[in-house]
Amino acid sequence: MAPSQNSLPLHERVWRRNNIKRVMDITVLFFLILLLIYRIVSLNNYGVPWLIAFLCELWLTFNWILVISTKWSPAQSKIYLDRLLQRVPELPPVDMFVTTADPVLEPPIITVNTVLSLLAVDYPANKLACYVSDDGCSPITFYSLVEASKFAKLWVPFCKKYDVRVRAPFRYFSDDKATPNGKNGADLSEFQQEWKTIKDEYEHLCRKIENAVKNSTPFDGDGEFAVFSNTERKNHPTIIKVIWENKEGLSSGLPHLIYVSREKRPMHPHLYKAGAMNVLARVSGVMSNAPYMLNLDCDMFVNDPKIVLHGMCILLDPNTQKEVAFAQCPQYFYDGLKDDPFGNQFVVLFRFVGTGLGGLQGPIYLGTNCFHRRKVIYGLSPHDLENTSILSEKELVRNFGSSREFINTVALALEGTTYAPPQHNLSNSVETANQVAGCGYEHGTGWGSQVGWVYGSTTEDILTGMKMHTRGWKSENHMPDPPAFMGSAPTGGPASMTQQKRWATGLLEILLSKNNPIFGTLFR
Ligand SMILES: O=c1ccn([C@@H]2O[C@H](COP(=O)(O)OP(=O)(O)O[C@H]3O[C@H](CO)[C@@H](O)[C@H](O)[C@H]3O)[C@@H](O)[C@H]2O)c(=O)[nH]1
Ligand SMILES: [Mn+2]
Repeated sequence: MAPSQNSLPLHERVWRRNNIKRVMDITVLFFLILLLIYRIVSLNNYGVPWLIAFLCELWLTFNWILVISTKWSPAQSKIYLDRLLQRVPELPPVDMFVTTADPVLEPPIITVNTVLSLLAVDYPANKLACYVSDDGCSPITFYSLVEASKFAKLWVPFCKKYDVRVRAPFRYFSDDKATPNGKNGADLSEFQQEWKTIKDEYEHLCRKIENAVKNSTPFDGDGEFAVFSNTERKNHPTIIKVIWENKEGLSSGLPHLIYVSREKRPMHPHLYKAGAMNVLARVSGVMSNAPYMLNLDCDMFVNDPKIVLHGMCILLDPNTQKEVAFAQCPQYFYDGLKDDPFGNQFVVLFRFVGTGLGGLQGPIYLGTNCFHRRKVIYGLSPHDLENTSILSEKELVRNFGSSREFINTVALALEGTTYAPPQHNLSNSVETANQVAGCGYEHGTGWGSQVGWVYGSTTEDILTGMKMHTRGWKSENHMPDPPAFMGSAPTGGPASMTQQKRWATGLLEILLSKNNPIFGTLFR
């Protein structure tokens, strides 16, 4: 009997044929082993340098065995978008997070493009909220977002009308051809006229932001920007601003846009990106409490406007809802150097090791381009789904902190019965949001250990994903073509060495900690 339409999966893991690669990899292993045997047999003739060479090659061989076992059965997910649209009449809310930390190293126009590409995704706008965390506490970033939200009122309808694929305007307009994306019967001259208007508007936006950057302090004590006066980057109260609220709840409108700069004080460790993500989780919890989250670094943008629907195919699939914690898309980079001399594109890491892990428990969490379930971020394991006993009030407070309003939203998220708090005005929750974004809020709670992004490594993403895997969750590797997200990578040698050093340090911190994956596997 043919399976009924409703039991067909929304996504599947598809294994890649890999026989030739396997033969090649095993051949290399065979030669490595021969080399080791040769070294041992003739060790007596050569002495210490020979021994050192032997030890190095032994390490290489060990590494090679790890690499081939990782890449043995590569897989990626295949999604069925039409089934999702047919079967899920009411799409769930999704909270989208962008992190930025430094308006000089990460120019506001780049963050603005990331945000614009998110505001314009093909998904009901009343189900989306975009939160920007600014660890730089920069009035220029805030100003840029305010201006961007005005531009978005033109940009988003334009993208949707003409089915624009790349919805980050700097990339879209870098191709100077005003050609519509073959959308049925679009009137060419009307399109060209609109294209020209929007391009002019975008250039106007860029100029405004450039001017703001040049006159670095134009905002002191002035209206909306008054809160930024007398602030220092690492010493300031929480600043949360609802830049745009989709008050009418229009599915064709613009998603909510919220600026968040968490409190920082000199004596309080701010815990870098993991700290910022945990604040975003709480602030979004009290404001929109969507059961799903998408997070992007400010240097990545959406390259496929259907990607949120893709993410939902994976996370809403009834067959794997109790297994899959997150859906990770690889990082691809634009404007790379020819032939990638410094390896900045990370082809091996994202495309080979990533797909290899995709055939095992699932890819690691890469810190960006990833869809999460809120309840998993809140520490739930697959086993807890069976176990219906709800955490007591006391346990909730111990893990999640003392804000009653926030705890209520946590209880809803953990139950998974209600998607979001009842329709309310976002501005009403700003006060509570301020409270949960305070730098003392996490003191004595489970944040950073039992719940949220995990502290203790500069590669907080790997650690957080690994903790989910240790709890028994799987993850899915999603690699649509064209790529779902694109970003910028360091282009030079020194910059990429700094990045590699940071990653190596982070991984070593994990290896030497109690969160080490070997312990995780043995004593889970
Ligand atoms: O105190 C901080 C430091 C960084 N960030 C943000 O974190 C993101 C990543 O930082 P970046 O300096 O760009 O690091 P990369 O090495 O490029 O990032 C890779 O490595 C990180 C650590 O493993 C992951 O978090 C990232 O997602 C991954 O893209 C950026 O959006 C930053 O704005 C903060 O919000 N607060
Ligand atoms: Mn980066």
